[in-house]
Amino acid sequence: MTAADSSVSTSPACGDCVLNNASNLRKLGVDPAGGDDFVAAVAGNPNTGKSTVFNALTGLRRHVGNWSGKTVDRAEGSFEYRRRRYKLVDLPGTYSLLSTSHDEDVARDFLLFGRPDVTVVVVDATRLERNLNLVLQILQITDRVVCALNLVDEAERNGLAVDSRHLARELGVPVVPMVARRGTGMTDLLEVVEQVTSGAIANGGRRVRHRDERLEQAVGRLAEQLEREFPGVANTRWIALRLLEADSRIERAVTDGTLRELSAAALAASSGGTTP
Ligand SMILES: Nc1nc2c(ncn2[C@@H]2O[C@H](COP(=O)(O)OP(=O)(O)OP(=O)(O)O)[C@@H](O)[C@H]2O)c(=O)[nH]1
Ligand SMILES: [Mg+2]
Repeated sequence: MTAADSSVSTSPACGDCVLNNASNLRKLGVDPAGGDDFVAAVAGNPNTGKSTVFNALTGLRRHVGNWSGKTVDRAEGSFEYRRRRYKLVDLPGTYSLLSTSHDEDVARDFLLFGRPDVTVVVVDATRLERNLNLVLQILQITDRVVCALNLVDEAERNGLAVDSRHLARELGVPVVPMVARRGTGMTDLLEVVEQVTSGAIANGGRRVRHRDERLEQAVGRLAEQLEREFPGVANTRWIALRLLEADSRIERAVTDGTLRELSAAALAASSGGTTP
């Protein structure tokens, strides 16, 4: 990994950001005009540097601080990279995708129902084991994932060196070492985000299979029913598992039309139509 990446400016928000030729990055802040080509979500455990990444790419000043739980709702901003426009969504920190608090619901609902084209999972290199739990859960619902291995400076200070290539092989998704506070790794992150959204990288995200054969069968049967009922919804196995656990938010999504809408949007997108 290189020293501080000088090609990405960490300048504060500005209304008239100029094109940064060196990095092909244009920070668009809050862009009411919209018209984004892709939606990218920033997810991860609390206090891993998600809002730092969000601010560096959008030029916005989302609150960043040295304690966890600062971000309790999602925020949206935009940027352009290599002439493609992205809406970036900064999500609250969450330890899991099992619904236990408002913050976690906000993050989970967006990942499940917001249909992001790519999810950047920001992980803390000093607490990898705990952080990977969420990465593996997110990989159950989407394989369009990029793992931003952040706080590498802290890890180094603690004598830890993470083999990011090995980690990428194990997870089946790209891993980008970063020191987001200094802007290090930001260009690499943008490059892989572009490759994942354009389909240049076909991810083979690691999926967990259940050892219990009866559970596998039950999940499989229910997932098939969900696929018939809601064609195009990508993460039916994960939804099936949550239904078997009597997860009330997911039960509601089945009955209140959320999954129906998701299905219609997915079908419209796959036939080249526009989605609402
Ligand atoms: N040393 C170091 N500190 C960092 C790095 N990235 C972010 N930070 C710091 O980590 C703290 C948390 O950063 P945030 O961006 O607010 O983290 P967050 O993931 O948005 O936090 P929540 O919204 O509470 O989940 C801040 O003090 C940042 O300046 C990094 O790469 N290295
Ligand atoms: Mg935050």
